Amino acid sequence: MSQDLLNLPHPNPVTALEEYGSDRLGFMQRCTQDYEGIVPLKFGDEWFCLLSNPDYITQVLKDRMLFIKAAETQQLSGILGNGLLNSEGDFWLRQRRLAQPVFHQQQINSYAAMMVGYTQRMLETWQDGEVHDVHEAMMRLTLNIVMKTIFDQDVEDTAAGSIAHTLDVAMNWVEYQEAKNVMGALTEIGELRSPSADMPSEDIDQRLQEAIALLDETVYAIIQQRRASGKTGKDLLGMLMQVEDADDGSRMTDKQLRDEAATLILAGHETTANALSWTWMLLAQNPDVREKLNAELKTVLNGRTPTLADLPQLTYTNWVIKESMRLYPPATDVSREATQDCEIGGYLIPKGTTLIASQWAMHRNPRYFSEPELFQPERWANDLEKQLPRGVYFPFGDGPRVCIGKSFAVMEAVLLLATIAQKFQLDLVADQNIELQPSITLRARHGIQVVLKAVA
Ligand code: HEM
Repeated sequence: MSQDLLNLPHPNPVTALEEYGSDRLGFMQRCTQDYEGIVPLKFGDEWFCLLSNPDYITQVLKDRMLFIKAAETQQLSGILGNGLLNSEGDFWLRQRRLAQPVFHQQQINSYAAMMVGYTQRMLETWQDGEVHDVHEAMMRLTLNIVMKTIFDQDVEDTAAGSIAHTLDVAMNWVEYQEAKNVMGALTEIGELRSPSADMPSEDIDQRLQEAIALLDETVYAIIQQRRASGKTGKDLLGMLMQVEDADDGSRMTDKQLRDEAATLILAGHETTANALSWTWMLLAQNPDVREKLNAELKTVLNGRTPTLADLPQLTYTNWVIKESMRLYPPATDVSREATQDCEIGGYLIPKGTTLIASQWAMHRNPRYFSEPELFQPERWANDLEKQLPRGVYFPFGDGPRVCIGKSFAVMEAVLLLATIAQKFQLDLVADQNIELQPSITLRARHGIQVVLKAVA
């Protein structure tokens, strides 16, 4: 017989709320280490469960029917609509199958030269001694790459500006919703604190609507242009436009095309840009790792721009990216909601319970990683990933809803890192405040300022 979740040890609800409100990532990490298995957390009237056992994480991520995307993900539907990240059931499956060919390894391989080409174009504008916000630079570069992949076109500055603005507002909006929820829950239990000074203002809803309108304008303009041209094209947009419904032969509406495109634009560049931005920070903070990386690049490439064929030799470069995503996973957690009463680890999980798997906490768990706070790419030698229990390292999620862009992103990150590091060393501007902004993804709130040093 299954046991009651509430028999499990769990943190005091008031202190838990306070800690969660002030340091969400640290709180998840402490809970994961202090309580093994399932950690019931009460926020207001609702129970959440943080999963700290890798088997339970795998069980939940594998079963897309029993565990659907939780409200946390669904709140993105205002921005992303019913695109691949948010949709469910048979509709999701159909859309996933449609988009899959664009992400097949063979297809992805054909993007390698394009990725390096855009990077070289960026590097032509960089000069020794300049100060850049590397987060902003990586965002623009990965946006160029994803737009070329989806729409086979270069992004104009205005469109890039609109997309960046929408993302900034969306990040703040999600943070605001979280803060509001925590405050609401504290009020309910008579523990109201005054709102934090840096909490975004109330007009954030209005700003979000305006930002969504700007994104719509950009994406619909591209769809209209394509329809007007009478051409379909071999890019993702073209493929989606040609698909006919098996039952009634209808084509995808502009709204559905918009939702899929907006999802891929946003999910497909912000995450990789964050992975690279944190990598530059870590390399600057760990000169010994940077030296080893440069040594590999010299041996394998000797100043040449990397190609697809070089990827198998760029082992250390690959470990650098893996290790960077361990410490700073671009998605810090994934959550699901139980659609029925069920059992995990002998405990009854009531229908409607939200289950959270935190990459941030599992990736820093000393049970699985020695000296987990250190940046040590060589820990990935001897195929560590295969030796770890499934559910410990999952920057791209797992199961049927695993990131569709996983191979694309890894190839992109390795190629961009290898191309840039051969031309410039990026040193951190001293005394800057690099603050984590855990929102939809894990960003550096004020960017990361670096000084460029041309490699002789
Ligand atoms: C380092 C880069 C990336 C990271 C860390 C990342 C992470 C993730 C994670 C954790 C999920 C699963 C979310 C969940 O289970 O709730 C996901 C899903 C998704 N990602 Fe990525 N992602 C990255 C790059 C990309 C790229 C390059 C694309 C597309 C070009 C992309 C498109 C998507 C889409 C469409 C989904 C939803 C898939 C589905 O539910 O069928 N991602 N990503």
